Amino acid sequence: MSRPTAETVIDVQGLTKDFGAHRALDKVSLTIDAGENVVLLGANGSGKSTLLKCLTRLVEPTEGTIHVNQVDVMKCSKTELARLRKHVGVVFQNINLIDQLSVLTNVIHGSLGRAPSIRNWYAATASAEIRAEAMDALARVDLAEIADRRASALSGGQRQRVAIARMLMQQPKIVLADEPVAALDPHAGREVMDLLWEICSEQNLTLVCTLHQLNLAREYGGRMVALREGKIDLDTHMDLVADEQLQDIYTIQTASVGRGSES
Ligand SMILES: Nc1ncnc2c1ncn2[C@@H]1O[C@H](COP(=O)(O)OP(=O)(O)OP(=O)(O)O)[C@@H](O)[C@H]1O
Repeated sequence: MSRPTAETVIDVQGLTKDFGAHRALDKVSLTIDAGENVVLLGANGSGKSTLLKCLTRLVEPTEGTIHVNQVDVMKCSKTELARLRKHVGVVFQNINLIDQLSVLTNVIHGSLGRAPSIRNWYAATASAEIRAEAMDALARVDLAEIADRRASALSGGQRQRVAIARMLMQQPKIVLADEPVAALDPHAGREVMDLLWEICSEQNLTLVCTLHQLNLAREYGGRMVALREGKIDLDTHMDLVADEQLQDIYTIQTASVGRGSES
């Protein structure tokens, strides 16, 4: 069983999530240390997204304990949860940029959580400092030259890079990426993964990233954790995993993986 140490920033013990009669996570225990890059693998329906969402209670766990940055997530009030979520960067497959706004304004929105109130945030976003910080974030993802373009005019790869720049404005210590390249072509997908990995390494961010592309997982993964039917199937270093073992993670699961209704 995985046990926390002084370096641990994500500590999950005995996490179970039931959606009605369907058990999506079954007593998952997992610890992740500061600065670790973890690839989360598993067939459709194995529980990857549910696990990521449970970490900040976007999905309400049924049982178990979760500590993120030493915060006891299960005991958090709504306000404490909101504060926690502001410091956990998320990059999802469905990139929710505001299409009508410029690229720069979308990136500036990432700083929303850093202001004590909305009013302070509006004042802060007008500041030259925040705009310069957002331009730096855009430069980091090689998009500074299109800062004024409307988000609606971007390609899928560009949108995901803007989402990474926006996430950087949160100044997170932990980044949760749920299939960040699933909707992209192989070239754009690789660019986005390169950026995500480089940025997390240079800023010593802890990254947990779900991926379906085994070639990318192989390339980027240090530690890999595989889920099967809501349980941890493998937790090891990518170099220690044979190709057949990787393929096996995706062999058809016996249990039903149909989507029920939230209970
Ligand atoms: N809101 C929900 N209501 C009911 N069932 C759900 C809900 N969300 C997820 N599930 C079910 O929980 C199980 C785990 O789903 P989850 O999305 O975590 O899997 P996943 O490994 O991320 O899959 P994928 O690779 O397809 O994204 C699935 O059987 C899914 O149908």
